[in-house]
Amino acid sequence: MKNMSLEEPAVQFNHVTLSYGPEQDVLTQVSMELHARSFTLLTGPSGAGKTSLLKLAYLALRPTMGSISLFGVDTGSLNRAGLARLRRRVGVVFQEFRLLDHLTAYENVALPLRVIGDSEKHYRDDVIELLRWVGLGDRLEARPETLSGGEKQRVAIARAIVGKPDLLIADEPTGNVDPEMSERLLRLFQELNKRLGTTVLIATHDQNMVDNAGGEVLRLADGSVMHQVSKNKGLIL
Ligand SMILES: Nc1ncnc2c1ncn2[C@@H]1O[C@H](COP(=O)(O)OP(=O)(O)OP(=O)(O)O)[C@@H](O)[C@H]1O
Repeated sequence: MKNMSLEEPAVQFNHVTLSYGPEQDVLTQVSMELHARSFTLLTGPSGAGKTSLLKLAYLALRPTMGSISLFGVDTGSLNRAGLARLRRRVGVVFQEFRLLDHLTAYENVALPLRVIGDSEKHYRDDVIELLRWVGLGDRLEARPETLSGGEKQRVAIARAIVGKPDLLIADEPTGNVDPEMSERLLRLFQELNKRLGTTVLIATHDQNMVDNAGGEVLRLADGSVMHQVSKNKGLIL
C-alpha cells in the first residue's frame, strides 16, 4: 500500500517568526512549503537568516511564533521523544563538515547507525557502498585530517544519508571547496534526489550551484520575506 504520509509536504512553515531576543526578529511571518521529493536552494544575503531557517527545519530551534510541520506532522504538538523520532528522518550537512577527528571515514559514516544500536554486521556493506558512491571507496580507513575539504564534505554527505533520511538539509555545503568539487557535490545531491526521492534543501551563496541546480530557488530577503523565484532570473546574492 502506498504510504500517504510521503505525499504530505516534506516541510511546511506557517507564519513562522523567530526571535533571538527582544527586537531581534530574524524571521517574520515566513510561510513556505517544500513538496516531497523536491530539490530547493535557499539564497539570500549574509545575515538574512538562512542558517536560522535551516535550524528550524531540522528541529534544532523552535519557532517563537507560528508552526512548522515535517512530513505532515505538526512539530509543535510533539514531546522530546516525538521530536527525536522525526529528527531521525532528516539528514544534515554543514559547511564545516563536523566530522570526528579520531574516527576513520568509515567510522564517521557508520556513527549515526551505531548510536541507534544497529549492528556492524548489518550496516557494514551499506556504509562501504555509500563511501564508494561518493568516490571514497579507497579511503575507508582515512582520518579526517588526511582528507581534502571536498573529501571531508563527501564523508559528511555519506554520514548524513546513511540513515536513509526523507529530507536532506545542507548549510553552505560548498563553502569550503573549489568550483570543480562544488559541481561534483551538486551532482551527488541531485542523484540522491532523483534516485531515492530524498527531498533536498540547500542554503548556498554559490552562484554556480544556483545556475546549475534546476529545481526551485527560494530567496530570503531582509531576514523576513520569502520569495520564490525560478532559476536564471539574475539573483543578487
Ligand atoms: N544564536 C543567536 N543569537 C543571537 N543572534 C543570532 C544567533 N544566530 C544568528 N543570529 C543572528 O541572526 C541573523 C541571521 O543569522 P543567520 O546565521 O541565520 O543568517 P545567514 O543568512 O545564514 O547568514 P550567512 O549567509 O552569513 O551564514 C544574524 O543577524 C545573526 O547575527
